[in-house]
Amino acid sequence: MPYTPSSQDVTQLPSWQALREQRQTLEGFSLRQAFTDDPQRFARFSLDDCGLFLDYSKNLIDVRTRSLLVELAREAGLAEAIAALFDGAQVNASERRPALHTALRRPLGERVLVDGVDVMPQVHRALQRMSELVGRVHHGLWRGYSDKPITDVVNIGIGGSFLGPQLVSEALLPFAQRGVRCHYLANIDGSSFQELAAKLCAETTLFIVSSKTFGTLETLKNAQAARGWYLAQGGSEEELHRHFMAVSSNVEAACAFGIREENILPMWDWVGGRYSLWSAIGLPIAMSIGISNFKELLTGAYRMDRHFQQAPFERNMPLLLAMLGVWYGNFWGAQSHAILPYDHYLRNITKHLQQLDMESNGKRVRQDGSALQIASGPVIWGGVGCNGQHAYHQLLHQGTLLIPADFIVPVSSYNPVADHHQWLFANCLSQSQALMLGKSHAEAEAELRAQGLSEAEVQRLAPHKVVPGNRPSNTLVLERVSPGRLGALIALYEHKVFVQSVIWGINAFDQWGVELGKELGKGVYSRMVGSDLSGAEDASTQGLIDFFRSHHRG
Ligand SMILES: O=P(O)(O)OC[C@H]1O[C@H](O)[C@H](O)[C@@H](O)[C@@H]1O
Repeated sequence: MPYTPSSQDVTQLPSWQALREQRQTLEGFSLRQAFTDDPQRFARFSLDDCGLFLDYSKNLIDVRTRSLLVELAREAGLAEAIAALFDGAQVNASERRPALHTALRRPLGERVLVDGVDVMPQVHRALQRMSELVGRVHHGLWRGYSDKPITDVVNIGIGGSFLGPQLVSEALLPFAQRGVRCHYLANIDGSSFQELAAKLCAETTLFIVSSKTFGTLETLKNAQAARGWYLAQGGSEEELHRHFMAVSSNVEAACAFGIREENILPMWDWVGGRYSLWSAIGLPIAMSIGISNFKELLTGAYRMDRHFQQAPFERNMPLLLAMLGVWYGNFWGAQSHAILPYDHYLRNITKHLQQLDMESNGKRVRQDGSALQIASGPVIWGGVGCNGQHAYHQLLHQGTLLIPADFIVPVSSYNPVADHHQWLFANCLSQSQALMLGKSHAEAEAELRAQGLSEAEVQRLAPHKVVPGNRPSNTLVLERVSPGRLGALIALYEHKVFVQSVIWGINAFDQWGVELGKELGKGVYSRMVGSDLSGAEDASTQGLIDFFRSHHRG
């Protein structure tokens, strides 16, 4: 189904113009004051759905700003775009493809057509195959060449074939089934291969070569290294099928690598890599937590899909997060956005959201190829709290940049140790509180005077102690990280990214920028290893190649 993205200039929409004026009106806006003036502010700017509680009251907005942001989403054609996304229209216009990650979590019985064919039966067939495979491994029926059951599963994949599965399998470790350990091999760096191989036993290891295209250099090199290692450890070519399987949309290439067709699970070109953890690319997740928990993950995401489609815009979680991002990026000049999970198990969510957001919305032209005249996706960064507090939060509190942040925190811990979780939660809340309240010059002076310092010392130190405050954040609270809530959380961000792409008129589902480096890499490699002695296109790269050639030892 072809998709005609709106060709309108978003900056000419009445709501965009009104938001520009609103930005001027809010020049002296104070969050402290806003909470004093409106005792209902927390209730007004928070919502609870799909197992996630979102507090967005600590943002530089009032009710009118929210209305205008919602109006902007309406005027930009978001309702039509959401329908197009779910109906399988070609929202990825440059590649003429739909983006149907939502189909992967729909229950059997619903229909989703791609080129007139209902894809739901194939989606559920793949899920069934995953279920059988996982069952065989978990019950010790899948055995290695020496007839021992599999104990270790290694996912060989990179980008979307790594970050999502790694996030989920590690976030859901409390749900892990006993007996099978999951590992991830992504980088082409031989050190990551050797460090991992040292922990494995070839007889009981199953490798999943996970690559949508089956053409990714890092993955193919690691798969070759794994095969070489398996053979060197005593495995044979005949028994290779007991130790290597693949998930790919390129069955031919996977077979050519030596993987048996019955050991290849499908992927489809209508699922983007960074949206693929819900497909068979999620096999290592299912290997770790079992198929019923994997299905719970899908159900949680499906719940968020329904919320996104059905909730009124004013109470639509992905939409609100997205429009707040537009507000800061396009009207306040923010260039980055911090993701700060206060949970050990969610420690990898920043990396996954980094790919999801930056690869999707790191674009400079609109769907129709015309140059984008406004800022698009921000830099996504961050890391696990409290560690960040003792490292980079200083810049959030007192730096010159405006960096909106999302705090993500569960109410309960799977591993209570004394009062650690209470302190972890308190730290999370107090960070967003400090960002919002700050410390005024008068407060800094009063604090120093109370310490008995001389007036000269008070004046010397006060400017350094001032924390401007008024810095915005969202707080997402989960009761506990569970498969369902995690599914909803990840889907929330997927839809947030989509909403922003619609506002900016860009394609969230292609990634042409990644290709140039890959193409140039071939030339650089051949000049480094000697088969191509022509000079590189530039003196810097050639100089570095020469340095490599004269110093390389192994
Ligand atoms: O799954 P694969 O085809 O191996 O792709 C792995 C990754 O590499 C590419 O270069 C893209 O930038 C990513 O979007 C993709 O997830």
